[in-house]
Amino acid sequence: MPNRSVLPGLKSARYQEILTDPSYAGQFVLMTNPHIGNTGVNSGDEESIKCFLGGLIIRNLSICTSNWRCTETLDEYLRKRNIMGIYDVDTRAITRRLREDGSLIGVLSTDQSLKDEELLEMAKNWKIVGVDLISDVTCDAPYEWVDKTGSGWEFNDNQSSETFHVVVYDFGVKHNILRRLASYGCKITVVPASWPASDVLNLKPDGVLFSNGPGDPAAVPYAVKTVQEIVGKVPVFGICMGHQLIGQALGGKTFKMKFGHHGGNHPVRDNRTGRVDISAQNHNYAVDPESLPEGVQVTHINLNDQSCAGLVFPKMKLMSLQYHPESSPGPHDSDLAFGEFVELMKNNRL
Ligand SMILES: NC(=O)CC[C@H](N)C(=O)O
Repeated sequence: MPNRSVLPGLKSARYQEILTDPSYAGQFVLMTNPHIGNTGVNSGDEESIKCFLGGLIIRNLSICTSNWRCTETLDEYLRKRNIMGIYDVDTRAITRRLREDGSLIGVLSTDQSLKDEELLEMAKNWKIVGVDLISDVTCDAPYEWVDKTGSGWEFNDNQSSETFHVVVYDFGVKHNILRRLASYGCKITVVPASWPASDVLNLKPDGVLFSNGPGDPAAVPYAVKTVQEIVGKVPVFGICMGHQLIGQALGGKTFKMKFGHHGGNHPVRDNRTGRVDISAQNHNYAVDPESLPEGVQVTHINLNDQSCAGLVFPKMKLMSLQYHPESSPGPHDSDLAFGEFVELMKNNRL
C-alpha cells in the first residue's frame, strides 16, 4: 500500500519518542542526523500506544545496537508495527529542498507496478489542510493515568504537596505530558477528543489540559467548541494543538507555517521575565497573535522567527504554549510550565 504524507524536515533528536508522538500522524519524518538506530528501541520510551507517523526517512540505519535499555532494533520495531522506513536516502539534499520550499507532500510505496506519474498524481491529490487527524489518534474511552516520571529520571524536586484533579483532553496526548502532571502531584483523568464539555465540568476538575495533537486546528470545529465551553470556567493549559485550539476558541486565527518548527533546539523567550528556554517543538500551524481579543497576552516568542509561542489570559485563568514543555525528547528547560499550571489551579482554589 502506498503511503502519502507531508515531509517536515527534522533536526536530529531521539527517534523513538518521535515515532510514537501522535502529533506526527499523517506525516513522514526526515532525520537530518545521518546515523539512526544505534540505541535501538525500548518499552520505557514510548510516547503513546502506537506509531502514528506515515514513515521514517533516514540516511544510515545503524547495523548494530548498543544501549543497556535496548530490547529491539529499530528495523524490527517498525516492521512489527507496519510503519514504512527508508534508508540510504540523500537526506541532506531533501533537507535543502525542504529549507527552500517548506513542508512538501511525499509518497513512499513498495508497489513496484506503480509508475512515477501515478505516484506524482497521488501526491498531488493528497491534503493535510482541513483534515481531522485527531479522531484517528484519540483514546476510545476515558481512563485514569497514575505513572510519574521514574525516580531515576526525575530532575525537579519543587513539586506541590497538594493534589489537583486535571482532566486531559486527548487530541493525541504524549505520555510524558501525563507523567509530568503526575509528578507535579496531579490526579489525572484522560478523556477522548469528542467528550462533552458538560461531562468534564461535572467532574469538577481543578483544571483542564488540552493536549498536543496532529493536523489542522481549523479542521476540528467540535474541539474548538469544547474548548470554548470550558475556557473561563476552570483553569486551563493548552499545549501545541491545545494552544492552537485555544487561539481559535478565543476568536483568533491559525495559519499553516511555511516550514513549521521541529526538533529539540528552538530558543523561546518568556517576555515576562526575559528568560530564554531551549525548547522541543513539533508544529506546522501557528496562532496569529494579531487576531486575538484584548486581554490576551503573548507571553512567549520563538526567537528564530518571532512567532507566537505562548499565551496567557488572566481573566480566563488560561495559559498555553505552542511547544512541548514535557520534551521527551528535548531539553527540560520549560518543565516549569507545569508548575505554573499547578499555581494557576492553586490560586483558583483560594
Ligand atoms: N505537536 C502538536 O500538537 C502539533 C500541533 C499541530 N497539529 C501542528 O502541526 O501545528
